[in-house]
Amino acid sequence: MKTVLSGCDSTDGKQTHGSDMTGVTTRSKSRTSEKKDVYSKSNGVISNGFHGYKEGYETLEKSGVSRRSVYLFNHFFFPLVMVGLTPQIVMLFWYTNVKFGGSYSALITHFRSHSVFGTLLKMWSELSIINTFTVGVIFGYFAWALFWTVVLPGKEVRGPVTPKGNTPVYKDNGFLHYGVTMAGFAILTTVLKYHGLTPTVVYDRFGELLAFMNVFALCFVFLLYIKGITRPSTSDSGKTGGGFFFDYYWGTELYPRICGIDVKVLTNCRFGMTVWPLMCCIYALKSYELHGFVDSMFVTTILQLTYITKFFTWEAGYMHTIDIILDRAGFYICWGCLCWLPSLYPSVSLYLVSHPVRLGTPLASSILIVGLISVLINYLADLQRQDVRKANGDCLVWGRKPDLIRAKYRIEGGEVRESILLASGWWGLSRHFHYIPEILLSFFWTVTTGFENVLPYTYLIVLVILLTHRSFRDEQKCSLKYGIYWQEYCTKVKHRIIPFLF
Ligand SMILES: NC(=O)C1=CN([C@@H]2O[C@H](COP(=O)(O)OP(=O)(O)OC[C@H]3O[C@@H](n4cnc5c(N)ncnc54)[C@H](OP(=O)(O)O)[C@@H]3O)[C@@H](O)[C@H]2O)C=CC1
Ligand SMILES: CC(C)CCC[C@@H](C)[C@H]1CC[C@H]2C3=CC=C4C[C@@H](O)CC[C@]4(C)[C@H]3CC[C@]12C
Repeated sequence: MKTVLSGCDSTDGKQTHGSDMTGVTTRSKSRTSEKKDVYSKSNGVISNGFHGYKEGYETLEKSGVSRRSVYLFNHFFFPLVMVGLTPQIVMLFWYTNVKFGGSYSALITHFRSHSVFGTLLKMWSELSIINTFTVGVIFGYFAWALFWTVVLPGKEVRGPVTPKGNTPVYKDNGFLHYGVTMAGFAILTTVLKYHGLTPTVVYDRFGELLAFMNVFALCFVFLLYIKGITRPSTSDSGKTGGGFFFDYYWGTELYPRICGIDVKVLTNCRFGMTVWPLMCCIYALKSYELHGFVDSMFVTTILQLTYITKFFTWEAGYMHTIDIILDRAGFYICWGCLCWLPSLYPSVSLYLVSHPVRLGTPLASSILIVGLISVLINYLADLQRQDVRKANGDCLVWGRKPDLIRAKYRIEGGEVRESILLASGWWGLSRHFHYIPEILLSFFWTVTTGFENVLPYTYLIVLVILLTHRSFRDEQKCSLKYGIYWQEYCTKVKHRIIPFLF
């Protein structure tokens, strides 16, 4: 049995607006052909972000839960709660860090006397959201990012074929953009210092910036929702059939482009992933201004910057991940990268500004070394599967001939294609072994804060949940794509993440 994935872009398996079984919408056909410079047309791998829901419904129905309840939960309740709550959560997270000494218990105690709603109201009312500073910093940064994205050279790289048969083409200039931005930041810091100013004003006014960013991102996602329906860049677009709330949350386009700029590259890589190291540097500078050199801040900054640098050396590989090939440009991924990422990912550094910890050289250097080893292992694992595929299996893995599964899958037109699943090396230890060094690394850059509060461990906890959930999402996708070949891989490599355990 070889799996042929359904071409529906709908959660309930119905054919929906914007799709047809030949892979190109009648409405967007002409628009797609206009975009020849950006997308080259070919047959598509038929997979989408929703496959598996149908099977999920069937299982739930058997257990007595009605299809309608599940549908309502998935398409109404869940997206509404996410869109309503997560912006409040990121704001409260920052507020707890700076107003409640980075302590969740202090926040909860405050809730008892002032209520959650009262606290949120007070927090928002204290913030001036739209002012020259917030508009200048955010739009100034966007102008910078857009300018360099367009101007910097880069090799043309192709992403995987989409469910509707388009092949996205990217300019691989992420590493250069990162380098230019970090150099620009260093120059700006020097110039500001010369004039008696400092970029750490971003730390002092981060609440305003985050509030502005939330409002901006929510509006931006709405515009993307409209764009996906009215002026899609490609045929991988349209309503899902899940209703407004679901479409706003999930998105109406897989690869939207605005004036030739890929929206997900902009939000995920040029904004989220680039603002993260900038925030780390700003927090480290602030800590230096307040306390002088503190080794815990040094260790956490180096580990995060190394990880981010690794990300940019591999940015073209990121274009093959589920964030890009399955997740549409909606609230989840775009708001996530514009607000959730800049707020949560550098949060250990934010916490350390007000909670400096002196580790001492032996402890600091031990944490640094094990952290760097973790980044290396995570990098080597990602590289290993990439290299084996590039060499078509004709290479050595850990000094031996690799154990390979030449997995066949069928694409929309019926044509059979082949992909390599590596079952030895890092990929023979467990099916997502690379998540372990990823998690360990974030543990190492967090443990520098000590064990006084849970708050700095928030990113680590969220990461564990995110990666566990991601492993299920990814395996569902692979199982539908490869069928028996995926089963064969699961038989060879029994454990999902932790060898011998899980
Ligand atoms: N800090 C954070 O928030 C997060 C970090 N990450 C990191 O990002 C990186 C990429 O994430 P990841 O989830 O792996 O991305 P992917 O979504 O690309 O990983 C899975 C894909 O790899 C391919 N694959 C799976 N098993 C094998 C195998 N045995 N041999 C060859 N190819 C295989 C499949 O794609 P195909 O269809 O091509 O076969 C599969 O869909 C990792 O380093 C991860 O740790 C990830 C998520 C969150
Ligand atoms: C809506 C929110 C509650 C959740 C938003 C989640 C997103 C911001 C994140 C989901 C997956 C994350 C990432 C995946 C893979 C990555 C590669 C890694 O090397 C660097 C980090 C990242 C780009 C990471 C970034 C945040 C997510 C997109």
